[in-house]
Amino acid sequence: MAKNILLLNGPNLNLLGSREPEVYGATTLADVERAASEQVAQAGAKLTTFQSNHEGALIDRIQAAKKEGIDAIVINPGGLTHTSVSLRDALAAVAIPFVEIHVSNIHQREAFRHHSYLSGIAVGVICGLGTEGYAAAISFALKKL
Ligand SMILES: O=C1C[C@@](O)(C(=O)O)C[C@@H](O)[C@@H]1O
Repeated sequence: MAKNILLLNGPNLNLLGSREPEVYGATTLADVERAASEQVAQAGAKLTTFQSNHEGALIDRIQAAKKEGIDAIVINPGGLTHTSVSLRDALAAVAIPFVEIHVSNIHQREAFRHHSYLSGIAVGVICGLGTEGYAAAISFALKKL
């Protein structure tokens, strides 16, 4: 059966490309999702994408992923990275392996961005590679998860 990957983006990532371009660059979320779809299709796998500005919607999507037989999740949780016990609990509950990705290097930024509630249960974390980090995370998920 083809591998099933879910690409999740949290709050404000719908604004990629226009939001603080000096931090997040000029690539839009549509660009990211298009490139990811091509990358996954080339590997003969299936990609589902979802972005929400709402914590509960992301949690619902993660819970649904279990029933859909998603094999791996790539997630940029946005600001929920630094606040959301519930998002961590959802990922722990479904026990689907996931890669956490951040466009910016959160460790070079404000102290409140240095802690992630998710990293402790992620397979791995990519940050600071710009939107190219998505391709790296998906490549890993395709090969290893
Ligand atoms: O919304 C975001 C984006 C982010 O996850 C990133 O991709 O660099 C980093 C977070 O601190 C921030 O709140």
